[in-house]
Parts: sequence; structure tokens; C-alpha cells
Amino acid sequence: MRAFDVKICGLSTPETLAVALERGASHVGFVHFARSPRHMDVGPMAELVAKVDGRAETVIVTVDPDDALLDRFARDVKPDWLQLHGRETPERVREIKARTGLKVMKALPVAAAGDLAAVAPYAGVADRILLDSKRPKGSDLPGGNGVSFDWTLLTSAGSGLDPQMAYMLSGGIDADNVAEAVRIADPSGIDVSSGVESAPGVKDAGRMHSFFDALDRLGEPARKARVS
Ligand SMILES: O=C(O)c1ccccc1N[C@@H]1O[C@H](COP(=O)(O)O)[C@@H](O)[C@H]1O
Repeated sequence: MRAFDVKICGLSTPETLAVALERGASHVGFVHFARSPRHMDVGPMAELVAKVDGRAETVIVTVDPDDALLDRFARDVKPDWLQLHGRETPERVREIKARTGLKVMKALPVAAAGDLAAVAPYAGVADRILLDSKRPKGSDLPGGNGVSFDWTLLTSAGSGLDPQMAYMLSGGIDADNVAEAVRIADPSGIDVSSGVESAPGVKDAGRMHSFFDALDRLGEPARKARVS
């Protein structure tokens, strides 16, 4: 097992942000996508991001942002990362990095082994890849669906994944299955949103503590040290 990052995503209140920071999240995420129950406008998001004050890396989660929105993110929110869940091509990721100067985590949906072929074109372009579940039928969200995929796909012979690749794993991870996710996939980061909520978009401090307790039980050196 390698030491891994922990990202808590879809935060929208100072109280639950404080729990994520106190428990040592390395990354905290904020969603800007109108259809999401976790959506935050740029102004309130900027206020929340300012509270992080260097204690974790900050991430805006968004979908096919246009240039005007990118400029607002970079100017008004100033996150460390953009997490992209749309149809952004490697060329578009390159443009977005150059335009904003921000690090980019490109989310790619996985349901079957063949989906992993989409990873290689982003190598050396995206700063990080996030392997997430494919959206289930009937959902109009490209992420945040609380559904996991077959993690053994990532370590199967012939997966085509570079074993050295620093990818984050997401999709339906929670306190009950995080140990198994880490054991099977050995990712360089774990990303959780629905799994620490009491209802869509409502982060639950108790569930967040249970999640971090489960991580603590994995022992050292499970988690990377938080950013200074
Ligand atoms: O959370 C959302 O509503 C969302 C909306 C649009 C794109 C991505 C979104 N969430 C991201 O999806 C993954 C998995 O979430 P979950 O743990 O399965 O709920 C995570 O990175 C969320 O930030």
C-alpha cells in the first residue's frame, strides 16, 4: 500500500469544511455545476475557499467550463485545482491549464476494462487523473452519484494502466468500503462525496468522522501528510 491523498468533495458549509480540515484531508472540493445538489455559486465558494487558508489543496469541480467561467474561477476563487468532469479533450485540458495557471485533475468514467484506454492520451497533460464510476442510467450528474465500479479492473493484467500513474479513485466510497478500495486498487488518492452525506448535498459530520476513523484504522503510512 502506498501513502495516499484524501479528498473530501462537495463541501458547502464552514462547519463541515472544518471537520475535513481538522481530520487531515489533503484536498477539499467544491462543486460548480447547476444541476448538482452540491452546486455553489462563485461568490460563496470563494468565501469558503478562503477559509482553507493553505491547510489543504482546494479543488473546484466543474463540467465543460467556458473561458469566461474559467477566468472567474481563477480570478475570484483562486483554487489550487480544477477537476473536470465533462468532455474536455487533452487539447482542451492543455488550453485550460495555460489560461488559468491552475493544476487540472481530469475525471474519466470507468465501467469496463476498455474505458481505461481513455487514460493514456491525458498522460503528461493532466496533472492528475480521477477514475470515477460511469453515471448510472437515469442520473443527469456526471459524478457524485455514490456508485462504485469494479476496482479490480485497475490492477488486472492488461488494464493498460501505468502502475506508476498517480490516479485518484472515486465513486461510491464510504467508511464501510474504503479499506477494501485501498487494498484492491492501491490508488494514490481517495475521493469521497456522497459517502459522507446524510442526503444528496448534505455533508454529515458524523459520517465524515466515521470515514476518517476508518482511514485511521488502516494505520501508517496510509495517508500522506497534509500540506503545510
Ligand atoms: O458531486 C457532484 O454533484 C458532482 C457533480 C458534477 C461532477 C462531479 C461531481 N462529483 C464528483 O464525483 C466524484 C464521486 O462522487 P461520489 O463519492 O460517488 O458521490 C467525486 O469526485 C465528486 O466530487
